[in-house]
Amino acid sequence: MIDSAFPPTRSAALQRLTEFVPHAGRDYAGKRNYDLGPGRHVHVSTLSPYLRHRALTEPEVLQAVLGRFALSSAEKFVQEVFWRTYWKGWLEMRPSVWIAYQAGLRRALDDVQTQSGLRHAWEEACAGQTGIDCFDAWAQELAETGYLHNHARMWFASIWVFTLRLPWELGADFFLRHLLDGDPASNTLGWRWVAGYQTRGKTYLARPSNIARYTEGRFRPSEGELAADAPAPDAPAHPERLPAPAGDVFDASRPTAFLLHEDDLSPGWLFERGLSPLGTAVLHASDAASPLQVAPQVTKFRKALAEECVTRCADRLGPVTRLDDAQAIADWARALGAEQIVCAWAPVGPVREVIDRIEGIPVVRVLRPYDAAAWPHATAGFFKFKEKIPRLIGDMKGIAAA
Ligand SMILES: Cc1cc2nc3c(=O)[nH]c(=O)nc-3n(C[C@H](O)[C@H](O)[C@H](O)COP(=O)(O)OP(=O)(O)OC[C@H]3O[C@@H](n4cnc5c(N)ncnc54)[C@H](O)[C@@H]3O)c2cc1C
Repeated sequence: MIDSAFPPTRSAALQRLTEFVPHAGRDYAGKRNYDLGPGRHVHVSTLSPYLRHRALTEPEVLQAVLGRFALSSAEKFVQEVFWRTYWKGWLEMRPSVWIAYQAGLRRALDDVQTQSGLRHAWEEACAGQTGIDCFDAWAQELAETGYLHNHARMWFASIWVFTLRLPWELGADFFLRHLLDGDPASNTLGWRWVAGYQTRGKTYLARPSNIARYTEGRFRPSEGELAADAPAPDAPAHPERLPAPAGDVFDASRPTAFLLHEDDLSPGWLFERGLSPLGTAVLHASDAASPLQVAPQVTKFRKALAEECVTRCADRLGPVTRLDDAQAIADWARALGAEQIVCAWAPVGPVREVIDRIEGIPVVRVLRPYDAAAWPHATAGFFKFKEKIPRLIGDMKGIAAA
């Protein structure tokens, strides 16, 4: 792991944003698909590990970019940021897709135990020892740095599914265990999209010519080394869409315990609404992202980012404790004399799963205005969603970003 690649601080995120902003227009639109390799991801922002945990928020990124460029000039970049928002909203309204992924993963892991051929192929893929140069290099880059370029993620997932013929859930799990930005929505739905479960009849095929072109010749897979086609699976229909979450309204005058978690590490907006807690518990749930061990650098990054948030906000949090169990959180809040636990809305994923189990004290989950405005539009495909972007950006003005 290259420790210095992603310093776990908000100031590092802000510095990266400042450096990237001048490149968010034509540079990004023209060059964003080039994957130049570890340490050379200069055509993309590499902000995702910070955005994922909201050490930096989408409105902050959008406001910085649109402070420099007209929407028409930075359209590509803005759309990418909204891809994240779209996937989040899509999964919030169809949480059973995450449950189905977890069940599929457990089945695939059972098969790994009982089928030695599958186990061998899976182990080789995870270790970057398949003999396919590009794939092996990306597996190693991911393990070493915790990051992969978007195009590499697409190629990697495609080779995993269509060349190596491994279950997509095992690949999604490999990513979730190693990506610093590992995200239940973007990751699960990104893999489903490549494998043909997200958009009916549509899969993504990694082509040797495309890889050679966009890696500037670093890799030149031979014809025949990669699958020549990517047949669409017989995908089940999407589950019925639930209403988008509205979030709770909290009464700041009631004695409150604050739950700070890794899905939202910028609590400034809650302080602005009057949050003044008796005490704060920091919840870490990353280890539950997989039945297997999450890479230590991912856990380390998330914990450090959360601790940095605690330091940054020390004068607003009251006494701080670290808890990762629902019962322990409820006991702690009651012992504190709190009548409610307040937290930022935790989207579908491991943090939500812990919060859902808290009993005996009301949990008030507050939804950011950005999510409340955008998520309900994730009703169908991204094409329809992106038509709303200009209006969403118009409405964003005046939103307290962090
Ligand atoms: C199979 C697969 C798995 C993925 N898993 C994850 C994941 O676990 N976590 C994650 O954050 N992203 C995931 N992505 C999306 C995307 O690859 C990353 O967000 C992006 O590469 C992050 O790098 P960046 O910050 O340099 O992106 P930039 O190109 O600089 O984009 C800016 C921001 O826009 C958002 N964004 C960009 N592209 C996408 C996209 N395709 N989908 C969703 N958001 C996007 C990210 O927040 C990103 O930080 C996955 C994509 C695929 C194909």
